[in-house]
Amino acid sequence: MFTEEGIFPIGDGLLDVDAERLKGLLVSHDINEIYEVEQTPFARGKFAAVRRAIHKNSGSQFAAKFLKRRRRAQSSDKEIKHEIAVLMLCKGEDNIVNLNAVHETRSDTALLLELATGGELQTILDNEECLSEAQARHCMRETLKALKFLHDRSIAHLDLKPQNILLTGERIEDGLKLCDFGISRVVCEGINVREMAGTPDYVAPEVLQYEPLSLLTDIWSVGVLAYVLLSGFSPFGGDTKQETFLNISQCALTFPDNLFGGVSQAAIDFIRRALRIKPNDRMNAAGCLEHVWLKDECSLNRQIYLQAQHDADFVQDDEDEDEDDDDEDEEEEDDEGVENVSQQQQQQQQQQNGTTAAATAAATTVGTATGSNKATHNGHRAHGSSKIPIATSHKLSPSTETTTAIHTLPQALTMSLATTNATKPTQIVTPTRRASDSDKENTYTATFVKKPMASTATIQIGSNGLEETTVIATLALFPDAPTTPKVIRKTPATEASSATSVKALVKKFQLDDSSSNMRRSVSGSSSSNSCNGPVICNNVRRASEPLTAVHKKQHSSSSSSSSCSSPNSISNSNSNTNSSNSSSSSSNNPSGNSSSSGSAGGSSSTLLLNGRMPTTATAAAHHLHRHHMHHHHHHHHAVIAAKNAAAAATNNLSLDQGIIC
Ligand SMILES: Nc1ncnc2c1ncn2[C@@H]1O[C@H](COP(=O)(O)OP(=O)(O)OP(=O)(O)O)[C@@H](O)[C@H]1O
Repeated sequence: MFTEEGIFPIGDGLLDVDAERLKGLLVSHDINEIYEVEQTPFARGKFAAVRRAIHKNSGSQFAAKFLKRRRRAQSSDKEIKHEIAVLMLCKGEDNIVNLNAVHETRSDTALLLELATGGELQTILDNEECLSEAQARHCMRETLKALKFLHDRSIAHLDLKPQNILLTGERIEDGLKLCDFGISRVVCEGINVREMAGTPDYVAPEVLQYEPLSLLTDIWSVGVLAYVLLSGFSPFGGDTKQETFLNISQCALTFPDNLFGGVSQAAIDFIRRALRIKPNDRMNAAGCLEHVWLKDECSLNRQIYLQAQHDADFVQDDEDEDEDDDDEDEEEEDDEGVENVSQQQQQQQQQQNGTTAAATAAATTVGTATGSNKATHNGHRAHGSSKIPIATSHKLSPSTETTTAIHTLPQALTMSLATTNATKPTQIVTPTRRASDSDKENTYTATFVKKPMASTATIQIGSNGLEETTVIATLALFPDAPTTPKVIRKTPATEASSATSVKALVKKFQLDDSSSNMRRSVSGSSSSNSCNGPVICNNVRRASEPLTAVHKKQHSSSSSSSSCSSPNSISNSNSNTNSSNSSSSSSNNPSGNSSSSGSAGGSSSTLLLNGRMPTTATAAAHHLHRHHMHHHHHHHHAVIAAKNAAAAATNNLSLDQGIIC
């Protein structure tokens, strides 16, 4: 609990500051006498216009957050004082914006805040779609440090999202600051806070159920944030707000392979432990910082370092082999050796719960190549010319070997692409079907996500099928490339950009499937988790905006069904912060560069699954998950290899370079 003199709770989770205490901050002069205030706000929130203010004497820059003193015909002084009080309590905390002064006019209160020149973290997501794992960890750590500071003072932020996490410089690594304490609340024993506030994608189930809020309400948003940073996708984002709320209240959480391939198990575990329906089942802020994903820097980086080194050797080995084609028998032994080392490293890496940061991009090269290789039993070999992704070595003998071939090919392709054109995160391949024993020609489709575009590679394995392998790799731009989905977009999503949630992806996938019966050639396990039909009940009602939610039967043992309850009332004016205009803030980078908050290109991603088509979106999502689990091991190597090549190339390691041990 806070112990600051002159700052005290006044009920409803609000704080007040006494006049004496406020004196130190409140400046009686007209703001324009002291600062050159830019006319045009560089950012806006629901209640705020934020302008750059340059101190006339010192030249120092600030963010002047102008808050209307009347909102909806009522005084908002209480709320403004609360925000000031929270900022005062946070003075000196590295990861929270500092409040320097307060100016009042008849209509506004201006908070002179430390200017975070890099703008919102959301802008990075808009531009990059998702972060490398190292960057995501960095962001989560910084955010959690701020959150822990707040929580140690019994304050819940209640609006944690990338728009409220600001960059102090151009790069994430320069530092992050948490802002916007407008709807924060003091939550401690004896103070029962129920609010319908927050931002749809990030709100916790208890907010939707109008149950008491706690510090752990923020931890739910922490889980969503981690998911979004790592994947670029909102874990619960639906096509409508109701669908989003339904997904949240059911904790319909999946980690599709095409979004989380190569993301460490530690990260996924972290997200799972944050996204628990019951608040008490979640980690607290200190627990989050202690979680292996965020804590175990040293061993994780060691693994990343080793893997990157290994990949460099691996590529070198391939080059050597190309020069040394006669010596195939020896090579096979080498292959085994490399493979064993690789497997050991993978296992080690899995044990350490760490993989590297996000991987690099696919090339858009169109090319044809021929390779002649001999197999090893696992067949992880990558052969490539300098430009064209070429095949792998494998023996296409019946059944067991074909599985290897499926997973070897993408690796080869990915490796090749990653090393030739390593620029941006990439998504790893999924084969369109497995080869049956009788197949002589097997066609695989690989989807590489190059942001903002994607490439599709079609690979054919030659008709002789066994010793000799001919590969035709065609990479073409994928017209409806995935884009950052509706993760609190600042503009309403269009039909074309609606593939924002797993469900939306699955819809797309089902479309793809219907157009290609090739993908049905191998039967996967049927979905015992599939959902039954929807049941309609009132889930959340708001004074101004009644909602009807669709509840589906709970399908996950780990996520207990939330009850359908109607909240009684809305407590105060803040209830409207959860309005349909969930992301009303539009911001520019205060450093002067305009930010791009629109999504690039079209949307939707091709999800290619083997096996039976799920009948509902949620079943499909689960199917996706199982698919991921089934292929995890095989993909893992390819993912790690590509990602490490990428990590090295894009300097993702630079974040932690100092602590590799
Ligand atoms: N100190 C700062 N430095 C740079 N930019 C800032 C700063 N404070 C706020 N901003 C920008 O202004 C936007 C709106 O500010 P803030 O979130 O505090 O307002 P709000 O009206 O409370 O927002 P919301 O709509 O999220 O409730 C932020 O998302 C951010 O882009």
